Amino acid sequence: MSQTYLSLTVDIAEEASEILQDLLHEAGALGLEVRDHEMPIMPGMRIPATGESIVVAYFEDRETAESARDAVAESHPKARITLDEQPQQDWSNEWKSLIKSVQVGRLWVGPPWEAESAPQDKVRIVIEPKMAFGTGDHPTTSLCLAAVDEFMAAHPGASVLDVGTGTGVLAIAAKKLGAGTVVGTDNDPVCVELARENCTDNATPDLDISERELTQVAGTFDLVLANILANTLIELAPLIVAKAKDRLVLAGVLAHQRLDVEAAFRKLGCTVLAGAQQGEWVRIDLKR
Ligand SMILES: C[S@@+](CC[C@H](N)C(=O)[O-])C[C@H]1O[C@@H](n2cnc3c(N)ncnc32)[C@H](O)[C@@H]1O
Repeated sequence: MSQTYLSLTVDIAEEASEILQDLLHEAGALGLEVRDHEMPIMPGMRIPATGESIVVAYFEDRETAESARDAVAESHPKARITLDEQPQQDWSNEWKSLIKSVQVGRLWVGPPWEAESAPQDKVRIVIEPKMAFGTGDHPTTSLCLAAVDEFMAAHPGASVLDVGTGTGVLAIAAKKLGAGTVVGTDNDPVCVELARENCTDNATPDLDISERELTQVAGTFDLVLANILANTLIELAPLIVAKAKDRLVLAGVLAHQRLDVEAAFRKLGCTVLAGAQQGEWVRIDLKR
């Protein structure tokens, strides 16, 4: 393991903070710290200027941190960005404290070091935070977990397809809540490898996780989940709908993108159901 870690500190307008956090997650940050005006002022900690937040992202290697810095500079040209190298000694505890377990319906999802304290009456999914998205605590993931919980309660044995599986968290949740066939796909080979590891670690080894494109996935599914970004959902809409028998659950969509995504799926014959929202993130539920 490296003797140092990298911290990327970004001073940014408050309203852009959430989008920046997602960009940093996507760029491979292992943990994030957000300082805004609602948090208590800690001695020695620099506080954000009026109307701004400070987002600190932690990285294990310089190459990933530098490409994240370049991506932030390109998409947020007014942000002030500092990249620092820090000694490693406090690293594990510092970033570990940023990963939170969540409870959604019958599910508990969290990191290994919190598993002991998971409530006994919950279905437990343990995800070691690595380079794939989906530790459970992001609003888009927890919105989908709630939909999986609800759908599986009403449709035991249902088949499930999870497009953009990341850590595999939604696929694992579906299986643990009684799904029949579960297939997960991701176009990132690192995610596929990690999702397979997570399936083994969570005693759901029979999940079919691969890098296959949707055209290569056989059959149709009672529930199709896709927590990807809005533009990708629109692009993949015909392929996603073709795989659905009954229900589709889409996430990764910001409130202002909802109508465009809904329109793309309506055009393909889907009916929009109630859905859900957490902060700026919406979940779109559809019936085929
Ligand atoms: C926001 S993460 C969701 C992870 C997990 N399903 C969750 O809900 O937490 C989106 C995932 O979609 C994958 N992805 C992005 N574009 C994709 C595409 N065109 N086909 C398949 N997977 C894609 C990314 O690699 C990433 O793992």
